Amino acid sequence: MDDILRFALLGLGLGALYALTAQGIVLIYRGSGVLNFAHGAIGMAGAYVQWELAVQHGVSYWTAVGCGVLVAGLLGVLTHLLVMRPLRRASSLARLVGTLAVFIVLTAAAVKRYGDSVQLVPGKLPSDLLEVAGATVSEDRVWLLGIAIAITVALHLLYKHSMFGLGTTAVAENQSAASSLGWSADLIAAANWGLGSALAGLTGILIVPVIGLSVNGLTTLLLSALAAALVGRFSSFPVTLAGGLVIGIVQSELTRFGTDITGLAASVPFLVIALVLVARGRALPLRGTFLDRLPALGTGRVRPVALAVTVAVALLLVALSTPQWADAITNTLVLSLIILSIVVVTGYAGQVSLAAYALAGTGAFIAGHAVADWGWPFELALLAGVLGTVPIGLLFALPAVRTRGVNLAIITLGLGTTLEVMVFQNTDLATTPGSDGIAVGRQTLFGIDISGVDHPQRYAALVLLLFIGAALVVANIRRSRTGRRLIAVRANERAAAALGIGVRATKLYAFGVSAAIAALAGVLTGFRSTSVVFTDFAAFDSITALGLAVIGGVGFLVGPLFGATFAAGTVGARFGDLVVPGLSEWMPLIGGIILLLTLVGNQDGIGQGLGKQAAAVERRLPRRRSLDRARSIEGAPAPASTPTPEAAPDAHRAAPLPLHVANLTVRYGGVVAVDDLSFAIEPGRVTGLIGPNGAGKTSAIDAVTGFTRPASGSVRLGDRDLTGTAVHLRARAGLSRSFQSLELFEDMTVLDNLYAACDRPGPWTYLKDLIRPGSRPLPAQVLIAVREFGLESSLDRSVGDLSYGERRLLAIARAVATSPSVLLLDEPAAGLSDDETRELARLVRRLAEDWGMGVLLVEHDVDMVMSVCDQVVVLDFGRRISVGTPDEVRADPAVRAAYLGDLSPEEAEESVPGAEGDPVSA
Ligand SMILES: Nc1ncnc2c1ncn2[C@@H]1O[C@H](COP(=O)(O)OP(=O)(O)OP(=O)(O)O)[C@@H](O)[C@H]1O
Repeated sequence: MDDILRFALLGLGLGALYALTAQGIVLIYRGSGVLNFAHGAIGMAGAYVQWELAVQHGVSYWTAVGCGVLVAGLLGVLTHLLVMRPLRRASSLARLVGTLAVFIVLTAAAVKRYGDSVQLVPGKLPSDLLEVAGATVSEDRVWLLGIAIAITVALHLLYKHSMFGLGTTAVAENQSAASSLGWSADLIAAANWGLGSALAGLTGILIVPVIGLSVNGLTTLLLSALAAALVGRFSSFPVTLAGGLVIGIVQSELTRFGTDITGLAASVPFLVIALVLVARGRALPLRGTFLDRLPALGTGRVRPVALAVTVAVALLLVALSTPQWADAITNTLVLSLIILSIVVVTGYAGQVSLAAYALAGTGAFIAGHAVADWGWPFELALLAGVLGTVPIGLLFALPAVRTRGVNLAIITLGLGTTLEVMVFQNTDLATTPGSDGIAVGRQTLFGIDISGVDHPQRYAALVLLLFIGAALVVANIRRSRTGRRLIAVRANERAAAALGIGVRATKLYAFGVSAAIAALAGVLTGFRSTSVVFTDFAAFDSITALGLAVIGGVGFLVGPLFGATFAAGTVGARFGDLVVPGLSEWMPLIGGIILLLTLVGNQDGIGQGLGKQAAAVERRLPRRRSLDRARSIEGAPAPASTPTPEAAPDAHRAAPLPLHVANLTVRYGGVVAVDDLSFAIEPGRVTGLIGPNGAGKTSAIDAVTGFTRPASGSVRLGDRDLTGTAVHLRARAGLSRSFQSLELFEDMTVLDNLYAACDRPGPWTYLKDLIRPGSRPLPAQVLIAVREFGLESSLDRSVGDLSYGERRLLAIARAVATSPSVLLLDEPAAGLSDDETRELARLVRRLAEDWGMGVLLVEHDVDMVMSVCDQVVVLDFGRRISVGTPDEVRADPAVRAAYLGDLSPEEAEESVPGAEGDPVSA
């Protein structure tokens, strides 16, 4: 019992450190909306400044503290002004990498100046031992706790009652409204950055006497602090304090009572992060989620002759290289492989993962044990390492199913760190007797000695060939149907799901492939020497790898090679040394600065510049028309069996399935958006769903298509009960929808938007696409839709280049391309001219009459609805107040009262036939 109390008290001291760090992170997040990954590094910088002035230059303690805090605050303001402000309209990846870049620059500069050893720093806080309730704690922990509480109270009061605090809250809630009231969002953000970073500096100075002064000590505190800040939802200072304290106590108790499991206590923050984020996450983003500008993507096209020449020249250079150059080539290529794994998961699938090194280490771990414990040959061990890491990659992907963006970055970094502290740093698991790692000896490949120690050139050649192989696989993915799905999910998860794409499976696939590539890099790193050493796989190195990926261009196949050149020990560093002796030591810092310049100058990285040049060359070559391409397999002649609209006039007919919606109720908290709604949609008929703004029309579509979980009610399509079925499965069953806000895949071409809708790859396609990316011709019904909607000449255009009307048509054509039985159109005519609306009305009728679809039309243009629909359902406050033919509905006084507003409510009340829900569908 005494022990429990003693360790709880110790934990309070530890928790106070986390809370102090976390408050600065919350402060900056509240003031600028940025999650500052550089927070620990800024604190570290402040602590070093204080230490250098006080210890090395004899400046008085308090003056040195003042300078440390000031420098940290200044670094915060500069980060805002020079990095984050220019990035405010950039992709969320660029904004995330912005603070990661500051982290890289500060840590690289600190290592250069102070080395990476730990300094013991005497503190000013009294450190006598205190007896509290029978337990002994050091007095400085109690002081730290007091300071954490005092700062929390001060921040709470400052943000609740001062003008500055109110301004910050106003800007956070609505920037433009706050600006119109005279609050400068920019000034407020800068002030918060300054204040939060100054707090980071003060925290650093207070903490280093406890944990020692080192470059990495404070930065690793970051994850624990992030966990605390997450508990406080990045907004509440008191809850953040409580979160920090609880994490500290749990960690401390586990150190005492869970000592059998290495790293368990250290993993607590990461487990908290995972739990909190996954519990709060959503499988699909909410309606109206801000759609980001996304990093540019390469085409994945490979030019075989150029590739063959490059490989031949590279092999020749490897053969002629000295051992040092061969090592540099190996370093570059292994790092390129790590970055290539990021291209798949972050570039293509849009999932910001910081797990590359954890997965690389896993590959090395499995292969190492396969050789050391089971005596497997290198070839098999390599395969086992690569394939064995895939399930671990899938585990890392599980949080991605419910989280995204920055949250996913935190969670993957946390899981990676957990793996590092629990497995890689566990001497029982990650070392063999007499070695500092897993002793694997010298390797042969099919009888050839490829030991990296004896034959660095041969090893480099092997790594080169494997890199080329992996890059070709990634190129295949990019050009395949699977690649299109990844990019669709990256662009818009909601739209992808609505087209029948399994968002979860797609993300898992990206993580799986990425894990395999990272594992390949890990095995090749580990087996270079005679023992696999796990210091090569520090989880935080994944941050640098993501930064390098961005420098090269995270969506481009050549990006990894360019990005890797800017790291220490690579070919780039050796060249640097030739030009300026000693330059390689500055490489991490130079890499960080180049990353910052890349972010501010060209966020799409070096790869994009090359891609543009290649595209310019290609433009001078003769082009083929897109429709021809769509009808043939990647340029091969169209097969004779390719159906044409003329040859198979019925190819486009929908499977005639009626939709029955019964007693549907949708609630958002206390708001009843849809109230006991029933209706039916018959094949070949158009049903209108109308009602005033906020009547619940979109909520009804959301509930029918699975985007919103209804409180009650059922949805049946033909014989199938779809109530509770996932969005993409409803789409595959024949239920397709368009969105009020269109939700097109903005960075894809028109053709690829259509392909994303009509591709129905089977489970083997995922594997086949790795080797042979086949592209099927557009199905006949999609070709007919292309003509029907007048999109033939736009197939090759990017969605961003279409006119407003064309975008609206594409949104419907894309929904039609899924070959639905029932099509639900959410305000398709919004913003169209009269002519365009008439044309659209004609199209909607044809979809019902010629294509045999059942159509639900939600529209504010009452004339259009009345002219097009066979049946109209009228909603008001979520309730069905009328149903019937357009004429019946038009004559219904209840409708006129509620919707057209030309009857008094009393008159209307008397004349509401069947308002109490007589299901039309019965
Ligand atoms: N995610 C949500 N959380 C809380 N309330 C919501 C949410 N989505 C919609 N609502 C509320 O539900 C009600 C119905 O909204 P809905 O958007 O379905 O109506 P609508 O008829 O489609 O409106 P409009 O014609 O303006 O598009 C409104 O009161 C709206 O404010």
